Amino acid sequence: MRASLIQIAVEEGESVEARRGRVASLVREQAGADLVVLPELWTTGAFAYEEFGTEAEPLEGPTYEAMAKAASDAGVWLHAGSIPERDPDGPLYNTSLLFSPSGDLAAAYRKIHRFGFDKGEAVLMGAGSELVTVRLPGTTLGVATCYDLRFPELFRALVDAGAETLVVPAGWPERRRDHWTLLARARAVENQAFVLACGTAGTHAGVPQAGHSIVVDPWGQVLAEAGAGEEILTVDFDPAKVATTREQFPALKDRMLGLEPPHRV
Ligand SMILES: NC(=O)CCC(=O)C(=O)O
Repeated sequence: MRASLIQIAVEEGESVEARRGRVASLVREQAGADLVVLPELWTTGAFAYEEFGTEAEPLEGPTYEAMAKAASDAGVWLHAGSIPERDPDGPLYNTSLLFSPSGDLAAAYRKIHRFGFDKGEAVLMGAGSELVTVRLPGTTLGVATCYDLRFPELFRALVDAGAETLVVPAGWPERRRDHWTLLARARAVENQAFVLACGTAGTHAGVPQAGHSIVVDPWGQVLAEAGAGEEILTVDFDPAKVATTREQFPALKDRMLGLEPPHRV
């Protein structure tokens, strides 16, 4: 299976419309890949809080249209990263869009864990509540977004739902790059799954981005890692390695569920 992670630079000075067109062209250039992955909130930048409201789109808005067409033109499965979604009946959501090679929407995932504590995304957007998996030929994707990477229980729930390849679009800052790499590898090792994590390059809203998109195999080996700048990270991997790893080192079968709470004396 061939995956291309498009680590684009999200910089001020490029309009959302121009970036959308540029990204659509980059997706088209990936014809021949099986799966293409874009980062989180690449239209605005994950830290450009002021733009969430002004650039929010309905689910089937301009980014949906452009990415559906790019996926079908390239004939690829496309995880189109996320957009600030304006739900007509509710708050904004940080929503990922996944398209099939015919350009149909295969799934939408509203980010469950919002970043920012008492500001930013955490107060400007609503929290999703539904797990999303998508069956592709050869593997089942489990979907999470950026800050979700810090919550292992979400990934374990995705694995319980059948996920074998965990896809994580992000807008992760440079100042916590070590956490990004460490957590991507940890999620791969503990779940015996591939992790495809696609970040952004550049600086937006004064926050330098880490880049360093990464692909990790079910044994925790880094198959490919990008640098800090704009880059397309292409990797070939064998999805069957999930089953062989889980058979040969069956740690997932040793889970002890339903433990008693601590006994207070
Ligand atoms: N956009 C995000 O979710 C940022 C997450 C982050 O910076 C962190 O977890 O650290």
